[in-house]
Amino acid sequence: MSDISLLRAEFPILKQTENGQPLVYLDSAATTQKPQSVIDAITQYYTQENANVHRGVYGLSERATEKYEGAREKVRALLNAKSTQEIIFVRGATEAINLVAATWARDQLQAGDEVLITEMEHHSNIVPWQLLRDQLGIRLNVLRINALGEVCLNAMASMLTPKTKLVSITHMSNALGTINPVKEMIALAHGVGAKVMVDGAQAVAHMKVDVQDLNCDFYAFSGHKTYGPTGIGVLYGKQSLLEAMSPYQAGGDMIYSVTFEKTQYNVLPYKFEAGTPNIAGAIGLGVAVDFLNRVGQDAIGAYEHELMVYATEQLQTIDGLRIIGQAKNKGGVVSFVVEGVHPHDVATLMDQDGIAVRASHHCAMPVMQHFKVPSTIRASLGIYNNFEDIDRLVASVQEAIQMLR
Ligand SMILES: Cc1ncc(COP(=O)(O)O)c(CN[C@@H](CS)C(=O)O)c1O
Repeated sequence: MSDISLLRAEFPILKQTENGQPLVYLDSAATTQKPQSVIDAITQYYTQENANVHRGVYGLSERATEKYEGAREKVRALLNAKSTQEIIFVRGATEAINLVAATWARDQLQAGDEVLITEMEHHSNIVPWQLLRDQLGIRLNVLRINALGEVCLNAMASMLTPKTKLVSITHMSNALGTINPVKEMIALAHGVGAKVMVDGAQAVAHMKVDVQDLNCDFYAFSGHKTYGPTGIGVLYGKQSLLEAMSPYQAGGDMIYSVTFEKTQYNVLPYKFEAGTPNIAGAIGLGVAVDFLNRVGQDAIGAYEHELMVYATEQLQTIDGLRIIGQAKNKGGVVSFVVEGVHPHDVATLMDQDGIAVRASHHCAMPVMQHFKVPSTIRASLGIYNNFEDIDRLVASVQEAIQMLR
């Protein structure tokens, strides 16, 4: 692992204080902080390279297009996709999932067909399928989690039927930290002929993702959770599926020719990228991919795992504190509740100590219902966190509890 103190120095925001205390940022699952290289790339685009892409026959536009498409190639390589035609730029994981629901699912599903999700899904991988259930009459089946926050492959196998047409699963839970055995889950789903969408929002910044090795049909992630800017994300899709899918949005750039009688759509990936894209965001994401490649996704995940284990051990010494989510295979997320005090009150007091954690249902309300809690306090890790951050977290939790009890 690269020298963490040198890596921290790449993140300007970490130099500031919060309520007079050095900031301890422990909400990377919500959004990661940005390295100076990403910030500089966006500034450089707007100060030296700004022009619309794919349209201009002048140097500025050609350079902007080269940067934009260069970012797409970086994402292709990061995911080990076969072709850049399989890499669609969207706003984030939410839009990626909605794009599949609005195109592939609407094209392919009919009343009585089944979609399988898990109980640990983020709302962005629950509500799109509920909308289709209510509109198309499909069945939405839910693979339950156990007391540790894990799914069971045997239970999944028993829920798959010839009517299961889509399995949509998170690679890593944002609320629990559970890392799912997605490769095995994909193989099970393919065994009954179902396609698989993987929500990788919480995975790409923490582990190497190889979409060909996983053999997933779709894979989604958000740039802002991978040290990139907000407003840019990626949908990977197998080219054969994308070719057959109806367009998602209509307008400029997604067309080849338009008459009032008929429109011929553009080739991939542009068929799914209507209108002026988030050019600066894509360029920023490309530089974030450079950062991930320099540090190493698996190295980041291994380091965060060490911090997570240390944080769990330290937090568990606190009377009345219960860790929510104790999967054997777990990423850098520690969710917990404390008997007799509300998560929001604890997190609010922790902010006074300069500690930034999330207290919420984390857009995973079914997970909260499963564990019978209204919300949790969640500390989620990034490459810039260190053991001192964890010590300050634990001390602040202890102090907050004493004040509240
Ligand atoms: C597993 C998972 N799937 C989808 C999303 C949505 O990502 P967007 O970039 O907002 O589109 C998220 C975002 N989870 C944030 C906001 S609720 C969190 O604090 O955990 C996620 O964690």
